[in-house]
Amino acid sequence: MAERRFQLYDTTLRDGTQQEGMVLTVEDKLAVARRLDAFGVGFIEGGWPGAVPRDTEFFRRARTELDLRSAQLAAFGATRKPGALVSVDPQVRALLAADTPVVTLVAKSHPRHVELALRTTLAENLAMIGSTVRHLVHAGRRVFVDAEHYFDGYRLNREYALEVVRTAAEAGAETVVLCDTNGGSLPDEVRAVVGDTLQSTGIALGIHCHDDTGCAVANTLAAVDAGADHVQGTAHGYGERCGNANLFTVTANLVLKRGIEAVPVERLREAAGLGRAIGELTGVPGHPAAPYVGATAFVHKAGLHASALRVDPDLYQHTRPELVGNEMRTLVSDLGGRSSIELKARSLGYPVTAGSNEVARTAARVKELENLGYAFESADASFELLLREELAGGSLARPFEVESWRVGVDRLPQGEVRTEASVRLRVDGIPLIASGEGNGPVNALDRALHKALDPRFPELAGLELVDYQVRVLNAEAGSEAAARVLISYRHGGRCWATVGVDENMVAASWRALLDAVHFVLLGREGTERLAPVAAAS
Ligand SMILES: CC(=O)SCCNC(=O)CCNC(=O)[C@H](O)C(C)(C)COP(=O)(O)OP(=O)(O)OC[C@H]1O[C@@H](n2cnc3c(N)ncnc32)[C@H](O)[C@@H]1OP(=O)(O)O
Ligand SMILES: CC(=O)C(=O)O
Repeated sequence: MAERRFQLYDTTLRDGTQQEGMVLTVEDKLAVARRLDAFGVGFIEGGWPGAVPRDTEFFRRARTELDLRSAQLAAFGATRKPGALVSVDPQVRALLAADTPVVTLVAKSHPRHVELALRTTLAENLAMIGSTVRHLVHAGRRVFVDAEHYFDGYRLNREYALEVVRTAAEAGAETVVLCDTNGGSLPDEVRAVVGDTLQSTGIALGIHCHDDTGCAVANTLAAVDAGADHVQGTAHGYGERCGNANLFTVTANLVLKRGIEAVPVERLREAAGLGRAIGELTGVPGHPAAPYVGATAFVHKAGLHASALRVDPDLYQHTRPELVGNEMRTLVSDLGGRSSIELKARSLGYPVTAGSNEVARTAARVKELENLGYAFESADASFELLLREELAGGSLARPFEVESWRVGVDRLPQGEVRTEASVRLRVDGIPLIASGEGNGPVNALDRALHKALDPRFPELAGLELVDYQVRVLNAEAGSEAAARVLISYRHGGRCWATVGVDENMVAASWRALLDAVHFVLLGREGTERLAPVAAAS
């Protein structure tokens, strides 16, 4: 007999949609299915036809609109009703009408569920499983059986749980998937139960874990270690209550840690991109710190980490980010030292070394400024200006000088509030004076600044402010508290941010606005002008 291939089964479109806030259109579901197929999953569970009209429609459209390359589509549903004929059970008929190669049946394996939820006998439950599986197999379907509440049922009545597995397999189910439906099991229990079930029945087993103890991934791996060769999960761990086993984490662990080709190794390099794409399609992004695919999964902030990573990235990383399509980044902050500055500067294209005076001075200034409330980890443009200032010996030539600025907010007699700002700048000794109105002080200042500068510096025209955030730093000081302002911009296809801190919120905003225009005006051309950059020491 040919050796069975490992089965990676995705249930994002069924169990994933049982998560609060997850509402997918048929269009969304089709798009997610295409992405999962391209990633290389073996099975995609599309939903419950007959129960959910949207899922019935999904399977109808899938027939003509999904051209799956590696995955087979699975329709999910329940065993027939107690005491009913399987051939006329409307729900079973809907499963067949979905016309998928695979049908996955949820079946009770816990005696209390049989008696209290199904309100039938243990014997009739076995008959429901047997007849439904046989009916579907006879109709040419590959059948998987999800044995619901298997681990809790096994603890209560091991013999009955094993009987459910045998009944399903004898009727023709290809795999019996042991479900930790309430998600309350721990890895040692899962390993023991899967091991015993496999040894006692010899039947091909799968695993479906929920994350209510935070152990869904660990439980899944424990089941695989015990012999399960079919694994279910969802993108980003979406799912009912605390969610399911995270398919990305499980897959990366299987491929990279266990050497199991759950997906081809080269497809794993698309995992981070797939995670982002599915987050956008569903409107529910994955956790930034999610293993392997999270935006911060390979981001380093601590100075000691950066110092070791400079020598060898493996010293503070368990695997190489490129294997899962992610990337390493270093953050600059007061938790870092010279090595963090070197790594960040190099990533920005400045060939500096941690041993140089310029880097040491930059590191010291970052600590000093962060102690005043600055935060450079998100304000990459302000950091770059600071770095360049130090590389230029502490006095970076700026394209213009600021003489003064003012903002006035007037409440007019009719009740309207008018905000006006004016700026006095100087370029090559020539004064530039402009004023602007806005819907608030920052907007008015921004307009005045651009009115003064844009005619002289056309490159500022494409500078787009996309986000403005203000954070009160010492809230206990009440209205006298200092403020940190972070402004995000888009310019020339790049996104970056600047930061300003001051006891006056408008002055903090002005600093951030000013950094932005300087960053654009000093541009990369400026980098060359400022050469030579600190030589390697
Ligand atoms: C563990 C899991 O996550 S399994 C997946 C669960 N997913 C869903 O429930 C989403 C889709 N569900 C639905 O759309 C609806 O609940 C339906 C269409 C299935 C049923 O709707 P209704 O007929 O209105 O029944 P309701 O939701 O109130 O109750 C569920 C019924 O299914 C029965 N049932 C529960 N588990 C099973 C099972 N494994 N096999 C067969 N019937 C079951 C219950 O006994 C109850 O039957 P009853 O109406 O005779 O009392
Ligand atoms: C089948 C399923 O989703 C569960 O038992 O959790």
